[in-house]
Amino acid sequence: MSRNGMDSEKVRAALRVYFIAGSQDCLQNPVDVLKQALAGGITMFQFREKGKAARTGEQKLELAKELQALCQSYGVPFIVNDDLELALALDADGVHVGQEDELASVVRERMGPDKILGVSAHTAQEARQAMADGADYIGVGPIFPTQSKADAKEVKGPEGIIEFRQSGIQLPIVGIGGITLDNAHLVMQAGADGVSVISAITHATSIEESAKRFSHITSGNGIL
Ligand SMILES: C=C1C=NC(C(F)(F)F)=NC1=N
Ligand SMILES: [Mg+2]
Repeated sequence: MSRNGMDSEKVRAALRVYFIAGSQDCLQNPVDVLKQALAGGITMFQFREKGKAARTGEQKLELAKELQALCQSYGVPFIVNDDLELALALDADGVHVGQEDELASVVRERMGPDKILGVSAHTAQEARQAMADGADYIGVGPIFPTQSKADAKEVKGPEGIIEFRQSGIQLPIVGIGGITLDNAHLVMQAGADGVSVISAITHATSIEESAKRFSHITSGNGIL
């Protein structure tokens, strides 16, 4: 069932190197981090401001606007995590919600058909529900142990993605959780359309170089 609205091939291409970050993940100014990641070739960005040091209110809005402007200058989609009101206020390119966040069907209704809606899914059933709710992609993980999400669920391994594909889930899938330059190829070989990365980029010696290498790893045409 293909959804009218965002073309699924465009979504698959955008998922390839899906950088996720908030100020809590950055060792330097988040604006400089995103500049380097964009220069390195990330294909989509999710603004995920979370945790005790997260910015709120006006500060969060101002940072989001700066990061959104950077993405627009590169033609890279700017996605907001969880915060639907912020996404609507910014006219962001989309929203990502988990199972405990705003209902995906409500987010789709509020955003309209042409924005990108991502949903976290841990089972094939949740994936099918997300598709029915109008999701453009699902996030599956944690694929490997992660430091970036305090309440992560049990580690799935790349097999988690193989299982979704074997269950007949054809929706664009991005793997998330503990993905590094050393294991990203396993996620792609398991049938994901891309990898979501936080600390492997934000904590890299060279942010630009790390993004560039993820781009190279994920652009393979599947032939080793
Ligand atoms: C909890 C999350 C799970 N998956 C994703 C994404 F990679 F975008 F699909 N983003 C999140 N914030
Ligand atoms: Mg969430």
